[in-house]
Amino acid sequence: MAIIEVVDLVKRYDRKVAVDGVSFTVDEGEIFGILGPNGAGKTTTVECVEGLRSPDGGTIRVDGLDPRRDRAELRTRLGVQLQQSELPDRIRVGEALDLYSSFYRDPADWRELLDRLGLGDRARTEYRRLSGGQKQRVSIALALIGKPRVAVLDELTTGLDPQARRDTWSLVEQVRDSGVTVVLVTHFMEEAERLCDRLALIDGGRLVAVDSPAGLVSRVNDEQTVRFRPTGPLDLELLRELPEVSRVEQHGSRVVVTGGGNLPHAVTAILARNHVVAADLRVEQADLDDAFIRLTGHALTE
Ligand SMILES: Nc1ncnc2c1ncn2[C@@H]1O[C@H](COP(=O)(O)OP(=O)(O)OP(=O)(O)O)[C@@H](O)[C@H]1O
Repeated sequence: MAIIEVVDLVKRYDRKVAVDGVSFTVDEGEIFGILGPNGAGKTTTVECVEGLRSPDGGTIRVDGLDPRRDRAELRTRLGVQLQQSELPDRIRVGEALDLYSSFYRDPADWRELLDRLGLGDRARTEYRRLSGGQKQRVSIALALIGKPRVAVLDELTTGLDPQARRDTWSLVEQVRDSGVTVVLVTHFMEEAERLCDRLALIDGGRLVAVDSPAGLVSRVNDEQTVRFRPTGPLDLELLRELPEVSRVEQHGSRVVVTGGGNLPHAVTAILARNHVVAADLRVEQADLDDAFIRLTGHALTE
């Protein structure tokens, strides 16, 4: 069931059209990614969903509410991640959570929340003394303090080192597993591919596609490449005759076979039948990067 519905959203800043007819739905219980390059219109889109900006066109429903008209009620159902700079340096972690709890009728138990996010021993620590990853965890805690049904996390792992980024990803999965729908804004391909159940690709204010990461990849490319080094004589015509194969090339001692269907199986079966052993066998498939390039005509990051 859809918990967020966005239909034909348009948002302009003066003459600049930042969001240009974007439509998508977010299903309850999923991690839904909004992926696109800098300036694509991702933040503007989620700010409209959060009720922070008025759309110039289109309609939005979040858990049945109109984000502008029903702002007060929306606050109890939609948790928004705070930007790091919005907390005073000297506030202690526990004080911040206590303060934010007081904004809600029925807040979560913040001590339990800190424990769950691995910050149980940081309640008395000043915010400025936390590492980047810990600050991000505090921002997730603040997004969850009102026991929302949906949490919006914007550029959550920007500036984190790879380990902290991975830790944050597992936290986001935990949040989803606890029953909260997550909307994740990102310009990291790997993050989108690893975390999101479904993704909206946004480019130049327009929606390019909405699908699962695997679905996006399979849409643009069902071609695979098999590379190997035959350890004995091999007649390349045997490979070219296979219905799965579209191209066979020889690069020095290596053979590169391109095609579709179950290409790896077709190639290894014909080699086995001809008693040729394939050394250094590798199978390569298109990834989300390739999908993004094929769908938009350019790479996600230049
Ligand atoms: N307050 C504003 N006034 C004028 N133009 C704006 C404003 N906010 C955003 N824009 C412009 O609207 C477009 C979309 O910006 P937005 O921040 O939504 O994109 P984004 O995909 O979130 O990018 P980023 O990852 O860089 O935040 C950009 O061209 C941006 O320069």
